[in-house]
Amino acid sequence: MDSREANLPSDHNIYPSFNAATSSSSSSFNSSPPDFLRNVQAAFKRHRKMPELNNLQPRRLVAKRVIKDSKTDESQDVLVKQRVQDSGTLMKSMSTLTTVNCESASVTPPSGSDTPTEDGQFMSIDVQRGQPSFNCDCRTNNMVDLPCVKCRDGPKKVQFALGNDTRSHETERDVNNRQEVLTAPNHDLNDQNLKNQVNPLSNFLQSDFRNQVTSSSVVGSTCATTTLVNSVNAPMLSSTTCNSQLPQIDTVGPPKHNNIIIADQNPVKDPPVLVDKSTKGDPPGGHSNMDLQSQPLITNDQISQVTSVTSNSERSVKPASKKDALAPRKRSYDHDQFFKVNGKLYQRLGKIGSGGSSEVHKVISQDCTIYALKKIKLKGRDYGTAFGFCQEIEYLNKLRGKDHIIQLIDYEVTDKALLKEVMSGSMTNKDGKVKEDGCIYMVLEYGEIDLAHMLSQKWRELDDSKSTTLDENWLRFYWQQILLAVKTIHEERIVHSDLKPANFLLVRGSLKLIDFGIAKAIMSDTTNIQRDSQMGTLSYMSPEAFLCNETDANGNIIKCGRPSDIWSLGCILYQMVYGRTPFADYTTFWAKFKVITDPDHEIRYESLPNSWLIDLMKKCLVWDRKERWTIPQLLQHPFLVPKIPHDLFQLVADSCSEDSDVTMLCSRFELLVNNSMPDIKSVGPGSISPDKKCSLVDEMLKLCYELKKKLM
Ligand SMILES: Nc1ncnc2c1ncn2[C@@H]1O[C@H](COP(=O)(O)OP(=O)(O)OP(=O)(O)O)[C@@H](O)[C@H]1O
Repeated sequence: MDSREANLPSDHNIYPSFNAATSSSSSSFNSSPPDFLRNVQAAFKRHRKMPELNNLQPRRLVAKRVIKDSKTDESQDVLVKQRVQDSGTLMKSMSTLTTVNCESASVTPPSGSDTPTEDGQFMSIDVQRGQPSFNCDCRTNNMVDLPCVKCRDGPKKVQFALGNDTRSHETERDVNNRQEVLTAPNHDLNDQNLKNQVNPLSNFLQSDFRNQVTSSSVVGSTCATTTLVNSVNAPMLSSTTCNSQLPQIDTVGPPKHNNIIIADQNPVKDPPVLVDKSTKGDPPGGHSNMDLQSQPLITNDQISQVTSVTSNSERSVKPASKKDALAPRKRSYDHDQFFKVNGKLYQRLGKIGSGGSSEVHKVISQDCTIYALKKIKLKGRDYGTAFGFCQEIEYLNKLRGKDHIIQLIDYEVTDKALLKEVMSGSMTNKDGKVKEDGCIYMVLEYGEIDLAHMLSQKWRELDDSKSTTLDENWLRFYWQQILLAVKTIHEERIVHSDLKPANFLLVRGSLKLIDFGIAKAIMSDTTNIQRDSQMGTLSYMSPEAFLCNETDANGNIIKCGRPSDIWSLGCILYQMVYGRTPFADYTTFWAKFKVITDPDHEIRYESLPNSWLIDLMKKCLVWDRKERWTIPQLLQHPFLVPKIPHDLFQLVADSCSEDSDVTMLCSRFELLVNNSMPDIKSVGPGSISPDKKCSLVDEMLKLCYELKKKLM
């Protein structure tokens, strides 16, 4: 043997406490440090079944598995509180609440695994820390066989509530653990000792140590070790940091039930609830059996997503005394960190933006999906106005499943009376005021960037590259998507009324339309809508939007319809092409109003390499709304769908580049051909009169003849 090895202290010396503490199982721990660690880890991972009811259940601070067999799961160092429902339906309605407390505790950090336990279910554990005692609250839907074994020191209390009937009587068992002086952090060893030395039944009726108990909870019937949930305060501890003192032992009640529900509680939504043994019936926190069952299933991973936040946020509510600790904790969540929509929590990741009346936040759901959450505060508003806000929900509902429209995932209107009115489609109580805390929450598909930001980025890139024009294909791609989005709503008889680059969001590569705040449905007997006082964004507003509800020269009331959206599209396209809106030079409201409502005002179009682009803008920005093109026409415009390749004319023009007449003739010929295309497309070639066809051919021949002459 190497002399160095010879000089090494024996394992026994290094780990005297383990050896001392172990009796029956000491040999397995009489090993070198690495072996020891392996042993400890193996022991923690091992699913340890106890063969006898009255055997002590090993307590583990670190346990990967949930032990679920009732026969084996009786913690020997716990106080048990049991409610027994005395009816024949007892077993059906059984629920078990288990609380374990100890003065200091160790729990290994979450393993990250949310794999089911051996009984095929997930488990989770709620831990509250930073209090005089470590708290666990094991929740099961049926009898818990083994309470949470995260605690190792101090008194523990396990409560089994059988049934949710307050008539149930309860039995408390309290046992002092005589093995308190064990110093080894190995709980298996402790448990082994306890198993051998304590008969839980003999201690069943020993003294109550209610006062030593602090609120604690472990969620999950089978206590897996790694799960942590809802840690309230202290950082997670490793088992080695545990207080070595063994807790007093309270024996477990009749643990004959194997069916265990795990992780059926949202720990964020439902922080651990103290189960005070003095409490009769269901815990005041309201976690009845019913409650537990109604909780959405949440996996450990999901739970741990929000744990740290809860932990921080709940620091301030740390009970000051044991008495406080005994008080039931409120089922609440941190309103600064979370939004709750229809019972589901969304953790706030940051504010995205705010509109006139709303705030939009980036949030993450319990299943780790990123969403945008729009919150509209209705406080102090009358029902009439609030009704308008709610209509956005109505439109988004109508547009569910449609491409190019942002998807509404969930929503909640906190003022239920208002929601009822919206859903019934009538507003009977127009003057009523919305409740003080009235809000609308909308959970929406999340958009990465809006078109306004995309454009400014694009223009920055152009500035850097000293280029002056946008890439036409880029323009085509996004322009077409914009048209498709608006086509969708127009087909649904909805006029958006506030189309602007900021209301098109990029979602997984496609532009999607948002913000139906002032959208209006077109009544079936008209193609126009009557606008209320809300207006769109000035730079994109059509003349009729400014003059809405006024009377025109012929005495007709000016209304806004789909053409109004087309005008806004023209402004967007203009901005995409030139980097500014057509009326950007007019900065005040009145200057804009004057110039936009003036039918004689001529919009300036700087020349572009592709004249079709100018033509396209003009088709949208015709002052007379009746002459504006529709979405189907725009989708067939030669800029998007060139019929005769522009290059062909360019080729001819280039061959006589010194002759400006040739260039002009080519351009005229191209315009003539392509301008006829949308007509032919929209009405069909068969619908064009023979006269029109003849004059078209005549014109083409004339141009060809002139062009030929020039070229020769
Ligand atoms: N689903 C979403 N994903 C990402 N960001 C969004 C989403 N919805 C809205 N936003 C952002 O929040 C901002 C405000 O949202 P929205 O336009 O819906 O509110 P609003 O009160 O109607 O605003 P406005 O007064 O500008 O019309 C938007 O400009 C956009 O940047």
